[in-house]
Amino acid sequence: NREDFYNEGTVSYEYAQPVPCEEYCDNEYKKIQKREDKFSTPIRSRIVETMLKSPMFAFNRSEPNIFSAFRDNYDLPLEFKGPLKEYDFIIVGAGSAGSVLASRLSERRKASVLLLEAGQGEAFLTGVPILTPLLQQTTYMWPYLMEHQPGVCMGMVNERCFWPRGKAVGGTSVVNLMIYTRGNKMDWDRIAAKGNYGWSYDDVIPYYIKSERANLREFRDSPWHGRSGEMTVEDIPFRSKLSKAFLDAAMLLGNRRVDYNSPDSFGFNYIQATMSRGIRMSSAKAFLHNKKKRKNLHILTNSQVTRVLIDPQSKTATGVEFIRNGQRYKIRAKKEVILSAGPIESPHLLMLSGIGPRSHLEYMGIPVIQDLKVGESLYDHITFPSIVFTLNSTRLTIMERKINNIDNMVQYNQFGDGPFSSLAGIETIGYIKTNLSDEKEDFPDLELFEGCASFSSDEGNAVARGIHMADWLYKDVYKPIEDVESFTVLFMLLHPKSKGYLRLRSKNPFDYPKLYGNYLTHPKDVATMIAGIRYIIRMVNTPPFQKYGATLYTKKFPNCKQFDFGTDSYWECAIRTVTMTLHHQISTCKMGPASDPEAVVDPELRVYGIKKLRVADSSIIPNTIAAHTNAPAIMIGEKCADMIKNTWALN
Ligand SMILES: Cc1cc2nc3c(=O)[nH]c(=O)nc-3n(C[C@H](O)[C@H](O)[C@H](O)COP(=O)(O)OP(=O)(O)OC[C@H]3O[C@@H](n4cnc5c(N)ncnc54)[C@H](O)[C@@H]3O)c2cc1C
Repeated sequence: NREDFYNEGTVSYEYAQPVPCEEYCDNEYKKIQKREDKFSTPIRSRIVETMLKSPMFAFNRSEPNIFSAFRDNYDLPLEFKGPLKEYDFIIVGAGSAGSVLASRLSERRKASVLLLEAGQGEAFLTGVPILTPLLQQTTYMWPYLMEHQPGVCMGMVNERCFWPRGKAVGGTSVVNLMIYTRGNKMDWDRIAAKGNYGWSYDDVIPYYIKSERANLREFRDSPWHGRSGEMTVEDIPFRSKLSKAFLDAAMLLGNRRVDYNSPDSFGFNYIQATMSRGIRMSSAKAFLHNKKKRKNLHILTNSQVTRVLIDPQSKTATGVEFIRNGQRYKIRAKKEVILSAGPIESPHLLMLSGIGPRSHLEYMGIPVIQDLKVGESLYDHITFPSIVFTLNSTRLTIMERKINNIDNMVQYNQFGDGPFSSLAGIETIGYIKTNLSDEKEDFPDLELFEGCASFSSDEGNAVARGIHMADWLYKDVYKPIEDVESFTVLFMLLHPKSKGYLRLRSKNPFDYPKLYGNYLTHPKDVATMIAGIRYIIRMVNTPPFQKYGATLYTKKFPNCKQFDFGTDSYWECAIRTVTMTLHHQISTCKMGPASDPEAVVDPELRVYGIKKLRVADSSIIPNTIAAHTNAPAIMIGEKCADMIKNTWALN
């Protein structure tokens, strides 16, 4: 009962009351909702239309937004009428990292935890892998745009790259592509060698294994995978013939087949995915669903934190301020505040709270509590998703109009497999080192991944719209092949030399920060990407692909017509036209030793100069890693939970 919480916890049992709110409340909240509604466009998808006809949805017709049907509920435990005035720990953001952190800290009943999340629970359709690209058009996203940068993202709407982030309980793990990668052994060893004690590969691998429940056909007995954690990692149930062709072609070019989530990761294989029997496994499903009833874990959705409360004299974090349903609350943290709001919002909140570069905060009119290089460093992984090949065989790709049928829907509903379980076509992955790399060891500079689909496969409705591709480009280049089976091989530039940054737009917490990607400002990044394109073309020219008649699609981009197709100048122009983020922004609250002038948090994730405040999410990753960043964020949440438990003797 209620008293358990009081007796076993260390905080006083009193309800929080809203405090007067002169600014940034109702009006601002409405403004932001309007802005998000503008970005969430009406969904155009044959598959969604078919699903709507299923009896399951007939029960839920009252819900106008199909992506909200059967939404998860995060009410407080029955005994509680509202949030309390004080908790031991307040975690901001229930994302990949925040969910696991909240779950682990609340394992100890003597610790009370408040988890604040700006978004809402996920819904039935967010779990269906094939629909993932459509999520970028829903309110499950913070619809951030990169600031305009001349010479990149030229083929996007208003020449601006779209940088969506997940806004849901589960955070970006609710909207991501579910690829599970941990990073190269050398990535983590190098991070540790820079003075980040406790972050070497040997240090982090137990945390990856702890949360993992692997069910991978090829690696059943591998010591590098966990079997008893909460996060299911599985093979994608659906595999097209092109996935095998990709692996065969890679072997022909001298690559090895490996478990890229083991220390021997330099090679190729099928994708390991954070899913369970064909359904998305978000951080929320893995770590929070069956913890909802814990009396000492309170999860508040629709609650946007506007700043951390910090006593300027003692430089101690004392709580947070947040807005929920147009009302402002201030809640105290007796032990710690932990920011897990992701790589854009964690630095944003630090700066709004007076922690950031002095001159910038002063310019914004924010009293400075701690001068730190918040947001000064921002790395991202980019790709060029437009190396398209057409086929003279059929039924090799997931063309929407062909796979959209009742058989596939029944197959998915009953068994969780078939094309609807595909990660929007992405199936296989591999790591290579181009001849531009200065590395002596097997340290990759590109990740390649094959997708049995291209922009044309869904007639531009999901992927192209999702990334904000401009109509003039889609209509000219991709529309003409909507009737043809086509696929793409992509690459990820693993270690870009170009580095961006992040600034406040204003001191209004509802104004999105200014995001500067600084993409392709270093010539080596362009050269490595062109080397990647040439490698992919070589791969597809091998017999495993040629037996299906795979042919490079050579329609020129209209803005690159002055260059001969296939020359370096043409590819550079093309890369600068469809410059696409893979959404791995990191390093904005960089971790580093005290000697690192750019460091915002120490290796125990404590904000320098401020007591009782940590950051635990992907923003602390100090430099680029050869990984998609969901698994690393979960690992960071796991590791931070242990650090906090040690600090407060909660073990
Ligand atoms: C479209 C897309 C595809 C991706 N695909 C992959 C993939 O296939 N594999 C992979 O490994 N990675 C992928 N990523 C990246 C990966 O999912 C993220 O890097 C990872 O989830 C980040 O975790 P995090 O804990 O740092 O932040 P998040 O998971 O983003 O969590 C932050 C949470 O904080 C909340 N929040 C923010 N501000 C506030 C506030 N002021 N008050 C309250 N709550 C707040 C947010 O709503 C969010 O729920 C993808 C990302 C995107 C956008």
